[in-house]
Amino acid sequence: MSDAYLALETGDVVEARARAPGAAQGELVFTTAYTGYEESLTDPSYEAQVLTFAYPLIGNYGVREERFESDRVHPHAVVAREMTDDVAEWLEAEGVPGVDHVDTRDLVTDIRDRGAMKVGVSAGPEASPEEAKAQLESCPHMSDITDIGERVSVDEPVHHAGSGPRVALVDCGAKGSIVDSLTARNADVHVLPYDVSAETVADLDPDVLFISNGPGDPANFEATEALVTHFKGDLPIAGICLGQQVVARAFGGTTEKMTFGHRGVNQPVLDHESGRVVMTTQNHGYTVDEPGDLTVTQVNVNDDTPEGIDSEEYGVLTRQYHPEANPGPHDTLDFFDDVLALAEDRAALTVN
Ligand SMILES: NC(=O)CC[C@H](N)C(=O)O
Repeated sequence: MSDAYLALETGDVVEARARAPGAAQGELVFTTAYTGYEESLTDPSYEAQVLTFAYPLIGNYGVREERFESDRVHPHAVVAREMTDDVAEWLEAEGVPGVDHVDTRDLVTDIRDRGAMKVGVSAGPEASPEEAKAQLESCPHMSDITDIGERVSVDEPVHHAGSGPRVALVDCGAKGSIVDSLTARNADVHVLPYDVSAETVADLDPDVLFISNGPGDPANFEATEALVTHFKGDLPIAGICLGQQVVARAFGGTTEKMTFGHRGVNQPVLDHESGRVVMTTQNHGYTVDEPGDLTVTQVNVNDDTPEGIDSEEYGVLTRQYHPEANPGPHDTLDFFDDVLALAEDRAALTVN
């Protein structure tokens, strides 16, 4: 007998096995990453989503805090073909429902055909299809979750002192590896709330304004977009994932929802200038449509969507993928060197 149910927007109710009990709702998405479940589950960009792992066995090398990207699990529920006890116990301790014994091939095919959709989850001894359907019915559309920045950002600034360029890192749900990639290069990093005032940023006199990754629709980060608009032309600007989307919007560009997005660790990206293709880690459901006053320098080989959007004139470097990896390939870590070089140029300008 089943003790877990997933109610889908297709009208189907999928039966499953409860591994961590509870009821939840969210946007149903999948990742094809075959490793890195600890990093993915703690990536704040998965806030308000229900994450399905396409890879059939999740948890086979345990759960270690040193691999976490933040201090909690962000997906509102987790779906797998087979989940180990380590992962199930971790999810239960976090109060996040987890289910397995799902034919994830079918589920992923549904998501690919129909696009990311809402899902209601009911798992545990009290679970019922009715509870799953009620969760589905009250689930908001991702673009209507306007407090998403507040859910994941720091409340107060956090300073990681360093001897290198000063980075104002606007935390829209930043992965820990972005901070680590900057501090490993001696940057002086100020992690700031997503809605920090331009005055607070100006008082820090940063060398670069860096907009992090984050969950949900970039259109719901109006305060962050306004900050970029305020500093464009005066400060170098960098962005990762949601950061690229927010920066493009601030430069007059547009963003749109993708059908099912890119989530995995082997997304091929072509750099127009070098002609090189690199493998990248990705996790996004929105994309830049028009880049405004910026230039698309890199594209996804699979679907031609923008992966790098830059401007020499304005000193802008942004990436739709995750150069910090974790999980995934390290092919694009040099992005952080490029951003800090841009910041150092600014420091030189200030001195003159
Ligand atoms: N990882 C991210 O920053 C994701 C960006 C945005 N929430 C999207 O889904 O497109």
